[in-house]
Amino acid sequence: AVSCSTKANPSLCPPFSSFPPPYPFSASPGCGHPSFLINCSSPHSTLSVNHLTFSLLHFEPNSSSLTLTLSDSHSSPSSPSSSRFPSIPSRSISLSGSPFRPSNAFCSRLNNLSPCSHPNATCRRWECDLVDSPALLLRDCIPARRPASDQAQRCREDVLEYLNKFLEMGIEVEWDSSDSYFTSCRTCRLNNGVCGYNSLDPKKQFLCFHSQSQISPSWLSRHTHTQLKMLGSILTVACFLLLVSVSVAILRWRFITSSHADEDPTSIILRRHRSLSLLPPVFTYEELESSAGYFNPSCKIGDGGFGSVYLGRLPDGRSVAVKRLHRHLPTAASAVARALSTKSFCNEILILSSMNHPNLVKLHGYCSDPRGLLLVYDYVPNGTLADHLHGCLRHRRAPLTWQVRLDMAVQIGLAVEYLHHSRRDKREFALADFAVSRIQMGMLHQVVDPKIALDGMVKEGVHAVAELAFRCVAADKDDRPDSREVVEELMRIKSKSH
Ligand SMILES: Nc1ncnc2c1ncn2[C@@H]1O[C@H](COP(=O)(O)OP(=O)(O)OP(=O)(O)O)[C@@H](O)[C@H]1O
Repeated sequence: AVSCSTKANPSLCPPFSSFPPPYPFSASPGCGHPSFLINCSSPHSTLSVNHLTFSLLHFEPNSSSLTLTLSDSHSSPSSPSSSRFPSIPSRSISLSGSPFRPSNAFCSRLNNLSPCSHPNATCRRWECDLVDSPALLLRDCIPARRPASDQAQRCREDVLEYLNKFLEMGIEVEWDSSDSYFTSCRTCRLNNGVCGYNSLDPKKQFLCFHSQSQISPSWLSRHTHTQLKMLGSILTVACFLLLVSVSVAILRWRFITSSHADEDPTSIILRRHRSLSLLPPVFTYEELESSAGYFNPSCKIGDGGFGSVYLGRLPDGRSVAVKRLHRHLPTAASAVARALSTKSFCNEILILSSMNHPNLVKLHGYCSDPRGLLLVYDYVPNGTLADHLHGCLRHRRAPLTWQVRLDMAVQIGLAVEYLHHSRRDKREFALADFAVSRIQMGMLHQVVDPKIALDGMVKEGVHAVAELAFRCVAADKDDRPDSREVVEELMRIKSKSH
């Protein structure tokens, strides 16, 4: 498994005073820097560089230099050249490919070493080369030329012996702390990680391990760093989606509220009480305006409490009565009147569109427009009841007989009875208040024509009708007959008067 366990070897590692040794050194594969893996032993721990084993003689904490010497347990490439000079290796030492470099001080001392005379013929080739050029000992030292005078003054007869002692004292090396392990480790340690590498990987890839001894988040490791990135991406996307949803919701709400604000109040009230499919057809203002002669006074057929009625002709040829409700000027005081007008308008649409009775005028449709509220009824020809009873029509035709009048009363009674009993919602409904208001105002003659020959059965019948009418306007509601009783009474009066 790829890991860095520092608890396996509790022994001391000279020259380090504590265990585990400080980064970049490590005594366990997978921990620290791969080039600084040491083998803890006494009196000196060892370190391998390019298959050469060195003993660690000295380490200055908080520095990047180390003193190494070739180990006693030499492997073949570093075996001593002769028993006289045991510290001198059998070939040049190379530190290339590792972070180590001989210190400048060490190299200059080596470069300053020069023989006083050429080696004699008895020396071996490698030794002769070393005597000629001691800097060959370390391939990483750049040879420097020295002035001839200097050479004469500081020359040495015993170069090999000097070199042997020199190596015994140790090679001062420095390391370059700018390679990728050091840079990655700085980030890792900042995040409380433990620097290491994949010891199973030939490339020895850098790894940042979570510290077991410290309570620090595991997401600081490289592996979990990826997870963190993913988590961050997911959170970003989630936040983005949330933002989009909230914006859409706000925009929708604004759209709904603004469209409601713009919506015609009539449509709002009507829709609240009845589904659109059950409402009568909607006409355009232009359609009704042109069919009612642009509301020219010559087309007017009557005036009521709420508006004027005009005779109109629809494109399909039907004659209709178009009631145009009074307009209210846009002042603060008229706002209430406008609201009441809209309410009455809607009330009429809702009630009449649910009615179907031969004695009730049929509502064909309506139009709610800022220019006017319009109601479209069946046109009822032949004038009004008032015209027949009191108006011009009575002069042109023979006076209405008592039978006809009773017939009318019964039909009106049937219509009112239908209005009362067919309505399921029992909302307040204005009675056919024409007769009632006239009786209340003491204008009985408008209901009972004084010119009617009140003789015999007719007189009896008139009295019965008048009595019935007074009962209808009684102050106490319990004294008033209901519409069904009225119809029954009228039927009874009618049957008696034959
Ligand atoms: N469908 C219709 N066919 C023919 N004439 C009508 C029709 N509806 C109304 N009129 C005429 O218009 C006049 C006014 O009618 P309108 O319904 O506006 O008022 P009203 O019923 O007389 O009183 P109120 O305003 O209190 O209801 C009527 O008296 C009638 O002459």
